[in-house]
Amino acid sequence: MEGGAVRVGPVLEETFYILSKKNTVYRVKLTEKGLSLQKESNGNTKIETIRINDIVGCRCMRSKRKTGASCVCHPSAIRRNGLRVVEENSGEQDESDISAYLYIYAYVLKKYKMKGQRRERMTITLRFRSFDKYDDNMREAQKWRVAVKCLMRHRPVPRCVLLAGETDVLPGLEAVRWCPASRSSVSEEKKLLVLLNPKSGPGKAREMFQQRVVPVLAEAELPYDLYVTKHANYARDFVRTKDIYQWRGVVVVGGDGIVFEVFNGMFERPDWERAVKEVPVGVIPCGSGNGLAKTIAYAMEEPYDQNPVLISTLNIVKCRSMPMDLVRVETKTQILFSFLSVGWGFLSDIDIESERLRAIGGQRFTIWSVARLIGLRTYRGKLWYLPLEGYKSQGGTPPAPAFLTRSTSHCPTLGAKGDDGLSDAHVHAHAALTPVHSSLSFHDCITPDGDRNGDADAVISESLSLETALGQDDVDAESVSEGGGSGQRPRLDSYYSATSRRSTYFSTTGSSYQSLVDSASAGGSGSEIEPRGPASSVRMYGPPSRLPALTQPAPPHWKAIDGEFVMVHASYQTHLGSDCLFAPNSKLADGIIWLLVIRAGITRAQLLQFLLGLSSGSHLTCPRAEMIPVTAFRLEPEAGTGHMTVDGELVDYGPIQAELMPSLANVMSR
Ligand SMILES: Nc1ncnc2c1ncn2[C@@H]1O[C@H](COP(=O)(O)OP(=O)(O)OP(=O)(O)O)[C@@H](O)[C@H]1O
Repeated sequence: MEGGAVRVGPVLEETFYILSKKNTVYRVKLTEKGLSLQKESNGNTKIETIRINDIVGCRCMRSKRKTGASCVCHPSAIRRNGLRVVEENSGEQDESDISAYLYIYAYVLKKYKMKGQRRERMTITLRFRSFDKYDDNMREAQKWRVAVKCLMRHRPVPRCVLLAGETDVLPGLEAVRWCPASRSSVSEEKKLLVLLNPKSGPGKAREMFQQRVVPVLAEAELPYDLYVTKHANYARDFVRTKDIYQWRGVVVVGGDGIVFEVFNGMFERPDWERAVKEVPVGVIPCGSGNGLAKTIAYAMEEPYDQNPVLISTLNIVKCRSMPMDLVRVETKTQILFSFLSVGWGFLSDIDIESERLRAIGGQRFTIWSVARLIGLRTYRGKLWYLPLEGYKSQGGTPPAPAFLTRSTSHCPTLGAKGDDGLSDAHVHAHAALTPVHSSLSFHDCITPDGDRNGDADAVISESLSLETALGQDDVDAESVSEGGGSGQRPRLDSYYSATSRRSTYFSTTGSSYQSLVDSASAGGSGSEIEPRGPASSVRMYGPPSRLPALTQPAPPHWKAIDGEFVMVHASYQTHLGSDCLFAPNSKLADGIIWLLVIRAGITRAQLLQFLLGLSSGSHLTCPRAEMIPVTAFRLEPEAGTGHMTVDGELVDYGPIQAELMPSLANVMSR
């Protein structure tokens, strides 16, 4: 590719020193795998690599001018003020400091004996001051920044980054010029569309987004347009009516109900084929179920339960997507596109009837499970299904769940849905949003680092600061020469300043980054979306069905079960909720509907065993629960009342049929 260069060895490398530790040298290499930090101290060598996939972004900054307030006589206050940084042209820069700072933000996987794995934020700060002119130092910083950004996106690093003195624009990436003349970051990429349901789950989606998601989007320099939904079907009609191609993807902040609206809004567009192909859907779990968010994290083998919002945010900032099956569902009155489940009986009853307890959050499912267990119901009807070719029923015992040991879910409760991921949310006063909202400044949204349990023996704990020496004022010449600096070169070697926890002073709280959104560019303010009236009928497009109409008999080669059921529940995702590993063998695009059938005759004790096993997937060992992989099915309840759900949403009680549409949608992933 023009301007590109495929590298086998390091893209960039540099030797650094630690000011506070005279005999410590860092050899830093940027490779296609990541940022390798080799620490050499008193004859010992340790290497730690921050994987390129764990890096979410990097930005160039400049020292902030000290204010009168910085003259506080307390030494730590002086140090803290001394480390503040701002955007280079913010007007607040300290012209007397010729250093350029590169901040690299990563979320690395840490293992703890007791707590298991979790992702933790790490900041690496490179301070470039080898040259005696600010522009030259900034050019060096920008060179590293461009290289990191290219590697993050799996794009070739432009040759100009490797050859000093040239200037260029990244091919196909953000137009990030690192030449002195034009070094400001200009993103020419599309923004994200964020649709946030303030009423989802316990109603904390706004705060959650503001506190947990916006900071990571800012680190990734991902601008967004935020729309807060005003009523049911707002998200659906928004996606149906707007020019959605102006956005790089739709991020849903809410529960599975809003995800359902977004997918169905896409299929209500005449250009649905382009929409589902070009606009991936991401989800930040703020609802009461959050089945899709958990399924995606599970597929990525990410430690979701420790921090559902962070893990899901990291799935959207990489701007990658993967295919996902959808299911076309037909009832007597409507056609729907489902991403999660179709249910009849026990689980659907719990889902719908527990709505009245919504105020208590995920616990509603537990309480209603007990109620339904006591007042156990059965339903008469007929089930037809088209078994997956090659699958042989194992006499009621399904294939052993392949991923049971990977589940980190805890489900002390009975519910099919549980964790809302909001338990440790803090409410910020500034979180109130207007319906059409812009990305906030970086300065506004970063929260201070929490206490982190870094490994004291690691090359880096949670943050690291780098500087390049000037060879004048505060440079420790001895440390430079001890560490291998030649002293004969046109510029001095770089060195790290600290690896201690104190370097969190370099964290982003003092930074300022503007990423403003022009709300007018969103193709309208979004406020003109009116609630759908009861008589409203919108045409559904999407791929046509290959099944006979519901009024026609089911195909003769389909299998049939005529009888009395406790439940029939189909899913195409591993998780129906964050604590419900319903179909452990499922994959996002495996072409399979996992149909779970429990017929009448199951005892309450067996059903209890089934419910208790849902969090780990061991419910499939329940002798009365039969999991059948199929590609299509039809249900026909006998007259009476009951609940039928599609993705947790109530649909007309009556005949329903579903067929798998392989890899029809795209979801955002790491
Ligand atoms: N502003 C709003 N006021 C009231 N209802 C809304 C609003 N915006 C969206 N809705 C409706 O709320 C329903 C539920 O939303 P959502 O899925 O986000 O949360 P949830 O039901 O708590 O989570 P889950 O679906 O995972 O159980 C959606 O189906 C949507 O139609």
